[in-house]
Formats: sequence, C-alpha cells, structure tokens
Amino acid sequence: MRVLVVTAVPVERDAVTRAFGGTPQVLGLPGAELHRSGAFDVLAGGAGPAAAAAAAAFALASAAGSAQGPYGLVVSAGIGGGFAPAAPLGSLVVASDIVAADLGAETPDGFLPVTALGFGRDRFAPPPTLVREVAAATGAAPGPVLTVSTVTGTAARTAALRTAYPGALAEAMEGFGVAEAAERAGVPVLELRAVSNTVGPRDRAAWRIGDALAALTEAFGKTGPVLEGWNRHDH
Ligand SMILES: O=C(O)c1cccc(C(=O)CC[C@H]2O[C@@H](n3cnc4c(=O)[nH]cnc43)[C@H](O)[C@@H]2O)c1
Repeated sequence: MRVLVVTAVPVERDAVTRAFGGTPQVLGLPGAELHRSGAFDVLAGGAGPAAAAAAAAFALASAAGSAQGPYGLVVSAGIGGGFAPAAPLGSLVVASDIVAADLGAETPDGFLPVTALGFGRDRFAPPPTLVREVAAATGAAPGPVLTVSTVTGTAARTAALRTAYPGALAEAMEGFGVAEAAERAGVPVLELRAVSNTVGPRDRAAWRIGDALAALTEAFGKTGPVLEGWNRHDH
C-alpha cells in the first residue's frame, strides 16, 4: 500500500525518510517536493493547518490520477509539544483523535468549537486498530493530539487547553489540516508526533529538537512495515 507522510518542515521530512535508508527519489509537485522511498512519499508541506491541508490535497489529487495509483493511508508526522507529565521530551504520541483546538468562537463564557456553532467539524478519529498497532510497534502513547495555529506559550493557555481537552497528550500545528484533506479523498489518516518541548510557558532553549527528530526516525523504522502492510478492509 502507498503511504503519504506530511511533515511541516524539511528536517522533519528528512528524519522520516532516513528511517527507510538509501536516497529518496525527489519528485516535483505543484508547490512542493515529494521524497519517495519505496511505498512512502514524504512531503514537507509547510507549518500550520492551512499549508498542511493544501499540500496534502495536492499530493492526494496527483496520486489519484497517477500510474502508481492512490494512497491507502495519510500520516501527519513531525515534532510536537507534549503535555506533562504524560508526554515527556523525546517520547512518541500517536493520535487517537486529531482535534482542532482553536477552531471556533470565543465568547464571554468561553470557547465554542465550530460544531457548537452549527457547522464544520472539530475532530477526526484515525482507525483505532491502526493506532493500537503503531503504539505497539513504537511504544508511542495513544491519545488526543491537538492542532493549534499558535504554539502555546503561557501557563494560562496551557491550563485552558487542559480544561477544554482533558487527556490531550500533545499539540502540533498540522494534523487537523492533513485530516481534512484525507477525509475529502476518502483515505484514512494517522498522526504521529515526537515530543520536542513541553507545552507551557515559552522556553525555546529547552526544546530538544534533535532528540525528537531522532525519535521520529526510530519510530518510522519500527512502524514502516506496519503502515505499509495495513489494510483498512481487513479491520
Ligand atoms: O528551530 C529549529 O531548528 C527547528 C527544527 C525543526 C523543526 C522546527 C519547528 O519549529 C517545527 C515546527 C513544527 O513543530 C510542531 N511543534 C513543535 N512543538 C510544538 C508546540 O509546542 N506546539 C505546536 N506545534 C509544535 C508544529 O507542528 C510545527 O509546525 C524548528
């Protein structure tokens, strides 16, 4: 099965392709490059949900009309912020739910998700069997991963997210955008994050990006065969 992996930035893309060994074939797409390693096409689509959705949608549409055929799975992957103590630095999180945490309306009584406004959606659920298999292969903790357009940087915002989304393990900026594109293409979605920093008051010096990228490479090394071999019709 062909798998599309969407990261935000090129160092994350390269951390993923490193897991597969060799030198990926580089293919041009409108607005992006696909790095192909066997069954995996890996794309650095840009930071944030809009860039991620646009990049994923282009790649999905291009594949649908290609000789190789459509993708069977889309993965949003990269580094992310972890909620302490459940998701420590260097650990892995696989999303049980991909949640749009700041898509909605602010009111004097608090935040309302778009669904409470009567339109749109605010979460996607990856296939539970796949989440379990990836968790078992990599040691990733399964749980909700939030998609935010602004990296959390204060104690107050951290507390608000914890209250609104109890049990959330991590936040990142692309998962929900990738999931929207995958949904429209009728392809299952997964999100896998390696924790580079703790969600909380901004402390850029404490980010451990190198460790998280290394964990991402190790995770794809372990879970590559699971992703490639997974067939939603078997579950
Ligand atoms: O500054 C660097 O050297 C550097 C190297 C690799 C990646 C980055 C990024 O900033 C990646 C941006 C990407 O990371 C996700 N991310 C990471 N931590 C958080 C967070 O606490 N809250 C939200 N997103 C986070 C996010 O998906 C970004 O697109 C820098």
